[in-house]
Amino acid sequence: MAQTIEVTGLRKRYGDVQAVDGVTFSVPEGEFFGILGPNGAGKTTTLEIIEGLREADEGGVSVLGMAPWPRNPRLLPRIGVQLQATAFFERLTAREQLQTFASLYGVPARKSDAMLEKVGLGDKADVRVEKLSGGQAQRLSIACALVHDPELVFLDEPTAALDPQARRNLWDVLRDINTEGRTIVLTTHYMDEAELLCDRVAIMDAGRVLRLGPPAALVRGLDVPARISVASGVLPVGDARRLPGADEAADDGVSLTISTRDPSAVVAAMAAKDALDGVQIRGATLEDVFLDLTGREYRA
Ligand SMILES: Nc1ncnc2c1ncn2[C@@H]1O[C@H](COP(=O)(O)OP(=O)(O)OP(=O)(O)O)[C@@H](O)[C@H]1O
Repeated sequence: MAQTIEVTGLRKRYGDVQAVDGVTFSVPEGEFFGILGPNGAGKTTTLEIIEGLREADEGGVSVLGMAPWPRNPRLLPRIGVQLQATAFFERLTAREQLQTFASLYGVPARKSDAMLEKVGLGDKADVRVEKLSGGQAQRLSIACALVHDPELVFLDEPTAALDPQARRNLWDVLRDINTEGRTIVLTTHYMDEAELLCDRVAIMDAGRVLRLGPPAALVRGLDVPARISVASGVLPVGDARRLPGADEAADDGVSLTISTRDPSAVVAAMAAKDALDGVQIRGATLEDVFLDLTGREYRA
């Protein structure tokens, strides 16, 4: 499969800080690729090197078959970049802002309106950028990154600081962009976002990629018990502990929670006792993967 991005042995140091410490991965065409990690993991630095905004100390980068550094003008029309901190031209409306970006790429103005609709800002076209909410501003900055129809899109923490509803809306937009066949590289410190959106995720910490793969495969590779919870008092805790397959059980007065590595055996036994009132089953998540890899709780 054609590789849109190839990164090998990337290193970058700022003074005493080894921000990126030997990163290697590739991203095939059309993939939704995530770089996930806590603050300071090296995500933005890695992304900026791939985008051609920073020079690596060591390592190779190929983007659409070309070297992004020194700044490569042939790449610019083919990539869209949304940076973490968005700066807009002052006192322009959303439409004017986007048309200004479009004109830089020689894109006809009418395409801007279609793009505003696509990111759900059609009714905000005449609103000045400083009057947009955080979520609307994020969507406008994504529209600016997309208006010239790039085949490869970089998004640096696009949903940071958004409320849950705004994040969900933006996820829909990002899924659509990817479904159109564009390759997306996204950084995030939200585990749920990576799990929901990305075909594959590189988990980064302290400048290194700790694990890389489809979120579900990373989670399945863990030996972490599932947690089954039902309404409190449905079953005495002692009985719950003795269910076939149960490792541990506790009742906090709201829920009875049973840990197990054999959830189907436990659920079958509970069903036989008619004790499935309000049942919820939670498996491992990417947070458990991070904990397993680093021995620390994940703190975004
Ligand atoms: N321009 C810079 N000068 C000096 N140190 C920097 C610079 N940019 C980043 N760093 C340091 O390099 C490390 C990696 O930073 P980077 O921004 O790449 O991480 P990140 O994973 O994107 O974090 P965040 O989620 O907070 O954006 C951090 O320790 C940071 O303090």
